[in-house]
Amino acid sequence: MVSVPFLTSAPGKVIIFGEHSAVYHKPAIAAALSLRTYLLASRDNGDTDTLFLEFPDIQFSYKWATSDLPWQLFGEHSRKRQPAADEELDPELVDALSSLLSKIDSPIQYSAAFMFLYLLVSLCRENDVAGLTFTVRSTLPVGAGLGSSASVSVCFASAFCYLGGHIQEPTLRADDVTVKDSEQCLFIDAWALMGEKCSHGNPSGIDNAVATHGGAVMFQRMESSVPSIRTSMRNLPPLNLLLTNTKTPRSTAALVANVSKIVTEFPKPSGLILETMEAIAREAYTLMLRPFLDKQSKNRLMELIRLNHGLLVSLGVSHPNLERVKLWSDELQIGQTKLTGAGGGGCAITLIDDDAATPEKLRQLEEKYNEAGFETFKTTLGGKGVGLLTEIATITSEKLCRLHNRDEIEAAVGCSALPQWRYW
Ligand SMILES: Nc1ncnc2c1ncn2[C@@H]1O[C@H](COP(=O)(O)OP(=O)(O)O)[C@@H](O)[C@H]1O
Ligand SMILES: C[C@@](O)(CCOP(=O)(O)O)CC(=O)O
Ligand SMILES: [Mg+2]
Repeated sequence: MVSVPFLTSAPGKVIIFGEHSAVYHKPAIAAALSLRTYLLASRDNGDTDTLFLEFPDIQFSYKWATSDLPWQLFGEHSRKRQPAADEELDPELVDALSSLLSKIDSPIQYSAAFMFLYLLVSLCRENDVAGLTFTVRSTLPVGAGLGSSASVSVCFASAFCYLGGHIQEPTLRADDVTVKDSEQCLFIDAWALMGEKCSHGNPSGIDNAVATHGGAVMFQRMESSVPSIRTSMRNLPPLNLLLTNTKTPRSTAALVANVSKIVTEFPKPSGLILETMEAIAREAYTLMLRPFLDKQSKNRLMELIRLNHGLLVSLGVSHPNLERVKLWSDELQIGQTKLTGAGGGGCAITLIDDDAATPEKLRQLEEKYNEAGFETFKTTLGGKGVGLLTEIATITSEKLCRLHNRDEIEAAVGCSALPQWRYW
């Protein structure tokens, strides 16, 4: 029996090249962010017949009687196996969960609770989780293109794999170097993909892969049940990336569905757009294999950013606010900008041209963004993947819920603040 409390954590990501085309089996490049989600499993309520959810970032608390969950649907066997990449959500389980979710009106809260229940019932037995409280806090913006859904899914999948006895405690510390994926990471990643399927119907798998394994990758989804190709990019050249959140809300599910409509209705032109995106990601990969970029390579990479954004615009996934981010950085000539993630709002990245971007220009840009209500982030790329923190008797759900901002979350439980975190 696993002892509680414990925390799991997984990073968000930034897609540098290839969002949307990744869904259509094209290669994409993404890196883990230092912004992360934390999930606390604790026994903070005396009631052993109830399951409690505390998701204050999305203003959601909920509880279910543990015995109301459809535990009877799965035998021991089906609960232990690793799902294939193309496995559909189990229709019986989806159906059984719908009545437990019927009172939740907000789509944001619904998809988080659906993902939670789907993974919990798939991976745990009633006795593993009766009476537990699950509290989520994140330093990532929710629904802004930085993979918050996948980081939450990886936190759930890892916690439930651990509680259900499918994986052991990890041993790696932050500074330990790994050369090969652990079986446990592959198992978590496969289940986190099922969680992403609860969040939006047709995920490529790139977000959960980065949230599980960390680092930076070239990722390509394969056809049918063939596992995706994930090539890690260990020595990313130093990239001066500015991350800007327009704070315009949007949903990945809706944007992915809109692109699917275009791909179905205009197969020829959209096919050519996706092929061009592939060519861009492949050339970017070759350039980014070098540990340092000379001026010419850097300029080429910036041009590829510009081209990739134009193609995303043509697929209809930009937004006037994302265009404002781009327009203002173009006017000041400080680098090249593209949307990142599903688009339709959320975040853009600007690859800064270090020669052109004087401190004064950067200050002017930040001022414009602030006036528009946009938020800029400083974050590092290529951090650790999924982790576990045990022996945390002083961290309670109530304390975690009371933390006000990113800095407080990081100081209280953060992977960067606490060397005791271990990684699968
Ligand atoms: N901190 C959080 N707490 C609870 N649920 C979250 C949190 N962050 C993200 N989610 C879930 O993920 C969804 C956002 O996913 P998505 O639209 O794919 O955007 P992104 O992954 O780019 O942030 C939310 O609607 C919510 O269901
Ligand atoms: C649009 C897409 O390429 C990335 C979506 O990322 P996000 O949920 O917007 O962070 C979809 C996917 O690859 O699953
Ligand atoms: Mg997402």
